[in-house]
Amino acid sequence: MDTPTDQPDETPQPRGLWLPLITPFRDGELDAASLRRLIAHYARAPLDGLILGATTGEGLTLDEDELERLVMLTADALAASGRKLPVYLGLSGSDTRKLTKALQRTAPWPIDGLLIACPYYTRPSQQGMVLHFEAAADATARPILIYNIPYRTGVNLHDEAMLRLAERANIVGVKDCCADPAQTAELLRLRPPGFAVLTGEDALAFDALSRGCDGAILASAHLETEAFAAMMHRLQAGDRLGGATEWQNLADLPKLLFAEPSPAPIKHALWRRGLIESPEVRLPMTPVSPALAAALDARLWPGRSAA
Ligand SMILES: O=C(O)C1=N[C@H](C(=O)O)C[C@H](O)C1
Repeated sequence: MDTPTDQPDETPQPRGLWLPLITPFRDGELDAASLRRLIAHYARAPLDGLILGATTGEGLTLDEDELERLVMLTADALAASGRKLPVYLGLSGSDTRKLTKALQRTAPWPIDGLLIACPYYTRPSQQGMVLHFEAAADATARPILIYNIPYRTGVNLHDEAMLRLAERANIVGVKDCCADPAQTAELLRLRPPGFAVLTGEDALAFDALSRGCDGAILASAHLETEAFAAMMHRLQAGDRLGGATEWQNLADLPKLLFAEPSPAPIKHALWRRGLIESPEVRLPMTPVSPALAAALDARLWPGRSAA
């Protein structure tokens, strides 16, 4: 393999509140105007990073040209905003060879790191997954966040394998959606210094941050971003009661936003807020039901009757 040209000056450690940005579509195409509006909006928000093309970004429906365009448009819009925000790209696959080639193609792209899910559907062994992530780590010099989400991939990367991978210099952390608090607690106890554990479980964000996770990657933070950041900052400052108070006003939001397959509910809310031109999602995702649309509108504008 050629020496990667994407060597970062320093490896930024992912910490804090990160937004897995939706990808706006209009009439089936990537909607550049809405993307620029979203970036300008979130560049003013108390976020610590952005993730493109992840689950919420419908990354599996984007072809390579679209992924590159998404990255370029985001970099331009961020530069125009004057905000320096790290940007990671979601790039996953169940064929290690294809994934490593895809990673090599991203070398010239303006991204700061990659979010890579466990290989899905084929249910490989722990050893197979270690080899998969090691091959990915060899294919890019950029930081990699492992995305462990058994309920989507069908396979759980256990702590032992995770800790082996944490020895690699550019495997910098995990987006933890393992849904097992004991597994997360053990990982937090045993992880080496500098290996970040960020929760990706919106409904459990308060508990995970209370237990010492370094941050959160939350699709729900498309809405009430300030309140999600305030909750996290209070908890990280040791103010559990203050964090709990913030959480009480937020806890219903993940329930609504994940009541039907994500990201349709988030896109509906952003569309109703005027941030994107269209709530459309790509098949096999489908738009929100009229009942959920009404419930979301009621949450966004309490006391107002449906338009
Ligand atoms: O976009 C993501 O990546 C996220 N994934 C989680 C999921 O797959 O359900 C949820 C998280 O809020 C964002």
